[in-house]
Amino acid sequence: MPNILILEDDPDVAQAARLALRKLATVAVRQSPDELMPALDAIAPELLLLDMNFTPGASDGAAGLALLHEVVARRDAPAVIVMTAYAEVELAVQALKAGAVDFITKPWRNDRLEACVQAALARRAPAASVAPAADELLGESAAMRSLRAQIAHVGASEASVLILGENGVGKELVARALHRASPRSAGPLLAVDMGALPEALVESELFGHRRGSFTDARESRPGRFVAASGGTLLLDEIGNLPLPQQAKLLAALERREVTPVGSDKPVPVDVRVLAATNRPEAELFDARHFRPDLLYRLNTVVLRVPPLRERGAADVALLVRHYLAHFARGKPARHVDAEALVRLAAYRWPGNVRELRQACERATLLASGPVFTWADFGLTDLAMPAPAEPGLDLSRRERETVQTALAQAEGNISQAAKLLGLSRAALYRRLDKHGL
Ligand SMILES: Nc1ncnc2c1ncn2[C@@H]1O[C@H](COP(=O)(O)OP(=O)(O)OP(=O)(O)O)[C@@H](O)[C@H]1O
Repeated sequence: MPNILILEDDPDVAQAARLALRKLATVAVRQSPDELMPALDAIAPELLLLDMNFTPGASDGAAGLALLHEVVARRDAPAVIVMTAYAEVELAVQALKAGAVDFITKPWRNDRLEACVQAALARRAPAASVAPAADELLGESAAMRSLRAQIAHVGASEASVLILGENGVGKELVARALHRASPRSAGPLLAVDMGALPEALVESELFGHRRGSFTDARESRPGRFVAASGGTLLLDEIGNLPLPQQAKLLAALERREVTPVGSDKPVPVDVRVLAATNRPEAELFDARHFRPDLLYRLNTVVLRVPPLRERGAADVALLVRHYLAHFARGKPARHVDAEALVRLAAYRWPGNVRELRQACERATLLASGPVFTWADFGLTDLAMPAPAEPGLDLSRRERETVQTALAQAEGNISQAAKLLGLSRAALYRRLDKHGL
């Protein structure tokens, strides 16, 4: 289970967050800013939920911003989601510019908090990866060179870009590279994961809402379009956007303005929109699921990120060396034996670079020998199951495949679903069916 640290001086709020998140992660709580750095050292959390105000009555977020700067400057900084009781666009934008991956306003809805945390954990985009080296799209295969050339070419324009590719191929890295190459690079890059958002919240999430516009809307809240103003908005998993919300998104893109839920006053927005999806292209062109007029708005340029198995053995070896060195954290990285390199190159990588990264992390943590062997990476080739045993039926194989994916994803449903190429709902149905 991942570790989450909550820094929040109000014990009731901290407890509410802890209870909401404990099924997703091991959650630790600290109340005073002085306890933050020692806790980061001791716990090394993947994610920090950071309150922005610690002095009674203060609402400018200065204390939180100062802490945020300190946290993101650390080696191996956790991803940071900032929490504020005041729905201030300016503060959220400042925090995002300073390296926070997301923001949430108090009081929150638990499903929204969970979605926000899950998306941050799934992306595991540590704030430290804002540093150019960690954000680099590695790979020397012809496909990766060509992708980098296309990014340099279209990055500088205002064109909408649709980024296609399987799970974990690096679509978000491509979006970051496009943002960095653009005249908007000094503005925020904000990613919204449509796959992790409950349908009922999509609109308020994207366009914001006015106080009192629905039962839980106790404060007005800026939407992502407004928060990303002056920068770039990545609509991730765009293929999951329900049809009614597609119409509203289209209107916002056409008019370059958004109307917060519960308001009749449109707000002008200035964002470059990038969209990404792991759906097969043909599905996006199926008008029963996706509006063609929206598609044409989003796909001025289409970038296809190739699956890792198509990039060749040299790219796999390069990424393995890169991530083993990364996880060795300054110590000399151990070598990988020749057999392991061959098998890593032949492996199908259903979870692509994300899976490779996790395999390298696991090997670094668990292997004790002088060199890494194939077994250390803990990979089971889902595409090449053991020869059929007598009586082995499809249902049993499906159950085993689901179990393997769950083990690889360390129980994380979203990740296991991604490894299997299923939606979370489809995976839950299979868990139910097999009593897992
Ligand atoms: N070419 C690459 N070089 C180095 N690291 C990479 C590369 N591609 C992907 N990664 C790493 O792999 C992980 C997954 O990448 P990313 O989140 O960009 O994939 P994605 O395609 O957006 O995934 P999803 O479809 O699940 O949202 C990240 O840790 C990222 O840094």
